[in-house]
Amino acid sequence: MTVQETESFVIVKHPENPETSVTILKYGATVYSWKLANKEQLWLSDAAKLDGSKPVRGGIPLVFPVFGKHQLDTATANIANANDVKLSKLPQHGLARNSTWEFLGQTKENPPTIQFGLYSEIANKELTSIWDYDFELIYTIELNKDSLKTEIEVSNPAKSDKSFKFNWLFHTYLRIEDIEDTFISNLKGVNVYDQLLKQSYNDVQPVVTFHEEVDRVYKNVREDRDIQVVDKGKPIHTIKRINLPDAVVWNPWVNKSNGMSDFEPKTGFKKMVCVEPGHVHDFIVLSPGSKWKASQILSKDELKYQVI
Ligand SMILES: O=P(O)(O)OC[C@H]1O[C@H](O)[C@H](O)[C@@H](O)[C@@H]1O
Repeated sequence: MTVQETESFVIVKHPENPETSVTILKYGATVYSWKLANKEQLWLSDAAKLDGSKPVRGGIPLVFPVFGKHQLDTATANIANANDVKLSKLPQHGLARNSTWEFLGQTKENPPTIQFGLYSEIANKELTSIWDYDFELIYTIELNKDSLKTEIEVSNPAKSDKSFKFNWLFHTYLRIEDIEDTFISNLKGVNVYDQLLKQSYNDVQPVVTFHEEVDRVYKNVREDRDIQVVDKGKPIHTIKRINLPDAVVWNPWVNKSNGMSDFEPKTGFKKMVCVEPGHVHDFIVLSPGSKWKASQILSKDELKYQVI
């Protein structure tokens, strides 16, 4: 059987190679394993909680409606609009990764494709009482022989004049061999916001390398730039983005990993890098009756230097 559903997760196997599979936890609709010919492509912490007690540390957590923690400008906090006040009360990365999604079933035989849905009525009650907008998320996962496509559609079904604004991000944890032998290509010349330095600048480096914690938002990356994770000269992951202008690059390194109780082993930062396609440098505004759609495609392409 291509698709198997249990109480807490769904597993999809490729009909032509059952060792190519994707496994999704209903909590957060979090893809926590993606195997190509039995080789795991994603990083998952040994201490990740898969019981719905907290967001999954690893795989592909979904970030909506806010990336990070939304800060109100203290000077203007008392005149901030309702949208900003509500976003600022949500926990880091919003409510999608801490809600149990509905499995909607298989929508295509080959490539096997399945969908999950999350709506205001079924999302985490504690969080929808804060961010009380009407929303609908339809998440589509397509397992190809040599790639994984994840697509999101966000709708505002409200009848009244209740627009909302949001960020979206696929928080993809990629598995690598050794962070110090790894670089990321095709981000040269992009304007970046460094979350550690709290500064924006133009990244002039030909590739991104890792020798300490890195936490950067690459903004407005041209859609035709394929971001590649390269290990000792070989591309091991290629990330394509559709309608997702930004890409966060994150590795927590030693201190930050030590501070995360669900990050194990503590040396795990050597085996992972997050490349996170999203729309986070500003917000998308969705008026009643409108929709927004975006996707990421993970694959293993040939090495392609588009800019050095
Ligand atoms: O610990 P979490 O809430 O899952 O966030 C993990 C990380 O997510 C993103 O990559 C942010 O850029 C980082 O600043 C953050 O540390």
